[in-house]
Amino acid sequence: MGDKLKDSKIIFVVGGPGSGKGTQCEKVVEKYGFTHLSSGDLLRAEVSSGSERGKQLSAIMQRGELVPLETVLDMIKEAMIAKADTSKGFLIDGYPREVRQGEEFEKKIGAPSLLLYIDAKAETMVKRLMKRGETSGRTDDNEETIKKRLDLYYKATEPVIAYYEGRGIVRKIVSEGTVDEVFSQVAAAIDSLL
Ligand SMILES: Nc1ncnc2c1ncn2[C@@H]1O[C@H](COP(=O)(O)OP(=O)(O)O)[C@@H](O)[C@H]1O
Ligand SMILES: [Mg+2]
Repeated sequence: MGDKLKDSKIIFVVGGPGSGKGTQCEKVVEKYGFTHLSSGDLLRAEVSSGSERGKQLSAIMQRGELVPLETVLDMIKEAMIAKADTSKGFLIDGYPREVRQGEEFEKKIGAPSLLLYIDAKAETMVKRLMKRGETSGRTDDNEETIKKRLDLYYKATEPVIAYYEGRGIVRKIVSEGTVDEVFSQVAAAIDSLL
């Protein structure tokens, strides 16, 4: 089964909390039909299932910390396998969040052909998250946790960009304009891959 995944096109979507990963992935799905898998959404589904594991994950996410690598990797792999037969390619949103997550993904699933680096200024991300927090109902869209998530992003996730830059597969997207202005950069990066 793993081999089937090996052949599929994999795009990592990496960026800070509130950088616009999810928003851009929705537009990519509309235009290209890729399968969008958000690590955060998969984790939140587990939390809302009320399972014991969900309770543990919820506590970690509320603190803005990383959940265990094996947990999130297994969830993504399961979701990819479930869609492997019909998928045109996978948009992996919110993973990897540290270099070793990238290394483990490549051992167990396959290598990405593109890494979309959704780059926004810290104050832009805070502003968007505080706004989202008014309606998202997410326990991690509050000032204290947002600060932790940003710190973690700069400490653990930005090194992921450098790691893949070494392979020449990173396309930096300036995520400061309107959604459509950002998406035109995303579409150009994907078109250059197809
Ligand atoms: N790859 C991952 N590794 C570990 N924890 C993760 C990962 N992806 C998401 N999480 C957990 O889920 C939370 C929300 O993730 P996500 O929905 O991707 O945030 P956002 O979309 O706001 O950047 C993270 O703060 C973290 O606690
Ligand atoms: Mg998201």
